[in-house]
Amino acid sequence: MSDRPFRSALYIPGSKDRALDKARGLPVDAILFDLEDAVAPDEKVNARDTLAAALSAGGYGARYRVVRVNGLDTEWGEADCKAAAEMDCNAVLVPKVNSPADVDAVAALVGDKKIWAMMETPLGVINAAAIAAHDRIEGFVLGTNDLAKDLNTRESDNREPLLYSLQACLCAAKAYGVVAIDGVYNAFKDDEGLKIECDQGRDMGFDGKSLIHPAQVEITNTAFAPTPAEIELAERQIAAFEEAEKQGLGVAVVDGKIVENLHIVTAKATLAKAAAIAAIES
Ligand SMILES: CC(C)(COP(=O)(O)OP(=O)(O)OC[C@H]1O[C@@H](n2cnc3c(N)ncnc32)[C@H](O)[C@@H]1OP(=O)(O)O)[C@@H](O)C(=O)NCCC(=O)NCCSC(=O)C[C@H](O)C(=O)O
Ligand SMILES: [Mg+2]
Repeated sequence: MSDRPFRSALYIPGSKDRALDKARGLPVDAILFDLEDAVAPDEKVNARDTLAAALSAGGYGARYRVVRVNGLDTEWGEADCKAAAEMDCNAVLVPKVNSPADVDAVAALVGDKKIWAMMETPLGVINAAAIAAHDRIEGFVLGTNDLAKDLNTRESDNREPLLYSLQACLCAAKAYGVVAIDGVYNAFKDDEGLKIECDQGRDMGFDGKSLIHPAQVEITNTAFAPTPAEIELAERQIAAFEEAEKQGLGVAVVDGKIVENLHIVTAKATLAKAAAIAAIES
């Protein structure tokens, strides 16, 4: 996808008017409007209408709007997909995607909406590459709660038991140019823990993190944006490489480290992302 940033992707229960309204003023890059786990069974049908009305009313600006439907194996899934096809959203997020066939089934119901996949089952992780390769897939969101449940992991501060799944999905996403959003941090009042987990996700290569509470937005936006030091280094690498090229060389040296064409690709991507963030924040 383009240089559009996806640092923060906030879940909002589709049933909660107040939260749906609050999101219009939050500095998030994406909103995951939820009809699935955040909505109680008795509220599912009303939530569909509440959400459709909120999206029609608009006011979400440049935020990327993704609607998470219930699975097609539930009584609400099919109607959710058909309703989402008519909503003012950019994409439909499908829970518990196990295979490309699951994507096909949703694709037949959502018109030309982009499709995002919740990667949150062991089978989905095993099939991550085939799912990412599906021509309707634009984004992956890791569902670390469901993954932990299905894998029967113990809770761990550093997410070690989940690393294989995170990296398998990330690799698949990167191989096929799919947006990769890390899972949620459940302890929404623990800023320090959130920062550590954001940094881990950023270090691994995720584009951003999914969130459950507005208090998590600022830390996440900062963690997934290029730092001033990264921007400054990128500028110096580009300048040094251009100078080396003028002298007929294919390699420059910056801060004692070699800089080759591949580093320039990263440096230019860093500057493009910083510019895109500056544009949406201005
Ligand atoms: C976690 C919460 C239940 C906490 O709610 P609450 O106690 O109401 O929080 P606050 O009183 O601190 O709220 C302050 C104000 O912020 C608004 N608010 C709260 N949450 C959100 C939100 N997500 N988006 C927008 N606005 C929000 C409140 O309305 C208050 O506003 P105001 O009154 O005007 O000041 C709650 O945060 C919540 O429900 N969060 C979302 C939970 C959710 O979406 N869960 C499902 C997604 S996670 C998941 O499924 C992961 C995945 O599938 C997996 O397997 O891992
Ligand atoms: Mg889940």
